[in-house]
Amino acid sequence: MKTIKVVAAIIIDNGKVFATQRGYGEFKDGWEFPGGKIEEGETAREAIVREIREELDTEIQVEELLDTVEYDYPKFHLSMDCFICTVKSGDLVLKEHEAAKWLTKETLGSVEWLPADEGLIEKIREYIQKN
Ligand SMILES: Nc1nc2c([nH]c(=O)n2[C@H]2C[C@H](O)[C@@H](COP(=O)(O)OP(=O)(O)OP(=O)(O)O)O2)c(=O)[nH]1
Repeated sequence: MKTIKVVAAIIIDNGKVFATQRGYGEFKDGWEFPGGKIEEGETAREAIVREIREELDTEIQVEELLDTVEYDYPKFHLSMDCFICTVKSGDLVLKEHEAAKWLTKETLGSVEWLPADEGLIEKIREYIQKN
């Protein structure tokens, strides 16, 4: 099966996490962490900085890799590096997504995550608890 390499930003501020809702495509209306595919010649960290600039008009600081999610969708294998990030500058403008929410560790489970993200949520809860 084909592997797609993706990066995602878990943007944290004051114990809250920024979640976005897909505005188009196969997973439209599903909730995710903003990000996208790594392009040729790019590192994962470069890719997440670029994606957040493109999708949200915001500059982020990449803090640490929280997890690499490996998940089999029917048509491809997803390998997704998920980075804890903070905002350096910008207002998280939704240029591609249809909605966004700041979720607490208590409300993280309240949205319909993309299938691959389900297992990540508990790890994010633990991270917030510790930090
Ligand atoms: N960004 C992101 N993608 C996710 C998450 N969970 C998950 O299964 N995915 C999947 C959905 C897509 O198949 C893939 C991301 O690809 P994408 O279509 O957003 O990538 P891209 O921005 O480079 O998009 P495009 O130019 O190809 O349209 O990863 C997540 O939390 N964040």
